[in-house]
Formats: sequence, C-alpha cells, structure tokens
Amino acid sequence: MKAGKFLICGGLDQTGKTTQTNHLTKWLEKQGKSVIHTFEPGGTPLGCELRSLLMKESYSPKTQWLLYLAAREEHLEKVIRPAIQSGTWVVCDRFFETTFLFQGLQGISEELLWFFHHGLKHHTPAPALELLFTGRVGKRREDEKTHYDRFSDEHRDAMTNQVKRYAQEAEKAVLLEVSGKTEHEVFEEILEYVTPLL
Ligand SMILES: Nc1ncnc2c1ncn2[C@@H]1O[C@H](COP(=O)(O)OP(=O)(O)O)[C@@H](O)[C@H]1O
Ligand SMILES: Cc1cn([C@H]2C[C@H](O)[C@@H](COP(=O)(O)OP(=O)(O)O)O2)c(=O)[nH]c1=O
Repeated sequence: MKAGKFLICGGLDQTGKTTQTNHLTKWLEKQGKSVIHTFEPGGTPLGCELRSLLMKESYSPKTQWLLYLAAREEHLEKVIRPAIQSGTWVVCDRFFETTFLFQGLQGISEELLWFFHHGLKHHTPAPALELLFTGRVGKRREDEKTHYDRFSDEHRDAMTNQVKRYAQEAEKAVLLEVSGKTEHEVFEEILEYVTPLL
C-alpha cells in the first residue's frame, strides 16, 4: 500500500492556519485521498487534556515544553504514524516548528529542542511539506490582551525571525506570507505546493 503524506501548517498565531488546514483537508478529500485533519497540542484524548492544562495554567517554560512533547509523542504513536502507514494523508495544524518558535523564544536552547525532536524522529514520518505562515490576517482578537505579550509587535517580530531561522534548517519548509491576502489567495498559493505531491 502507498503511504500517506504528512503535511504540516505552522508558524505564527492568527495567520489563518486553522482556516487553511480545513480547506486543504476538504480539497484532498475531493482529490480522492483518505485524509485526517489534526492539531497540536491535541489530536488524542491525552493531547486534549494536556492542551486544556497548558491553556489554563502557567507552567515554567521547561514544564510546558515537556508537556508539548508528551502530547506529540502520543499523537505520533496513536494517530499520525498509523494513519500514514495505512495510506491516509495527515494535515496537521502546528508541529515541531511551533516548539522551535515558542519554546525557543522562552529560552529552551535550540540544541535541546533539536535533540529531543530527533529523539522522537524514529517514529516521525518525514513531512512532505511544512508550510510556515507569517504575517497576520484579520483583526486582533479580543483575548489577545489576556495572553502575556505573545501578540505584541515585538513578539511577532521575534517570532518572524525565528520562523525564518527554522525555515533554513527544515528540509521541506516553505515560508508563506499571508498579510494582505484573501483566504482564497492564500489557498491558491498552498495548492501550488501541494498539487505536485498528489
Ligand atoms: N486570508 C484571510 N484574510 C482575512 N481573514 C482571515 C483570512 N484567513 C483567515 N481569516 C480569519 O482570521 C481569523 C483567524 O484565522 P485562523 O484560521 O483561526 O488562524 P490561526 O489558526 O492561524 O490562529 C479567523 O476569524 C478567520 O476567519
Ligand atoms: C504545539 C505547540 C503549541 N504551542 C502553543 C502555541 C499556541 O500558543 C498554543 C496553541 O494554540 P492554538 O489555539 O492552537 O493556536 P492559534 O492561536 O494559532 O489558534 O500552543 C507551544 O507553545 N509549543 C508547541 O509545541
């Protein structure tokens, strides 16, 4: 049986990742693919529990990192790897690039981040494509004010630099600047990368 493909959409908050992963999933289904749309942290019962803990409590950067890793391990083991092996395509909203961005900016050394990432790699299917969304779509969300300074302009600049650094290191990564583009325009751009993978 032909293996499925692993497609990741990551990058900054509020760039339309959820919107576009929904479009991409439907489009792949129309092309006759078996496909699952999943997300991190989450995608499994444990992942969802960890997500709700992480969203409501404030843990140290290292604790957060380890919880994201635990969620990922479970996700890989229970969902991603079996799906790919059985010929299903996986569209995943956020993956390791988000750890590199967020936990990297919270002071976890890149050496450590890559080391553990490679440690999980023995059962991580190689991504066929990692789309890294930069810029911003839509208006600021009401709840932005309640998140530390993750939505400040300086923070977004730091994140953008970090995404670019990641793009240089990740083999299948592509930067996708979304500012000023409609949903449709962004999706058309995504299809330019995905269509050759069919
Ligand atoms: N290209 C776009 N232009 C304007 N608004 C958009 C665009 N793409 C998505 N949106 C809207 O912006 C908001 C954030 O999109 P979302 O997909 O949730 O982003 P993310 O998952 O990256 O945080 C949503 O209200 C969505 O409808
Ligand atoms: C997967 C992952 C997520 N996160 C954070 C990034 C986001 O703030 C949060 C997920 O929130 P989510 O609601 O999925 O993102 P968005 O705001 O784009 O809709 O988890 C990490 O810090 N490290 C990780 O490894």
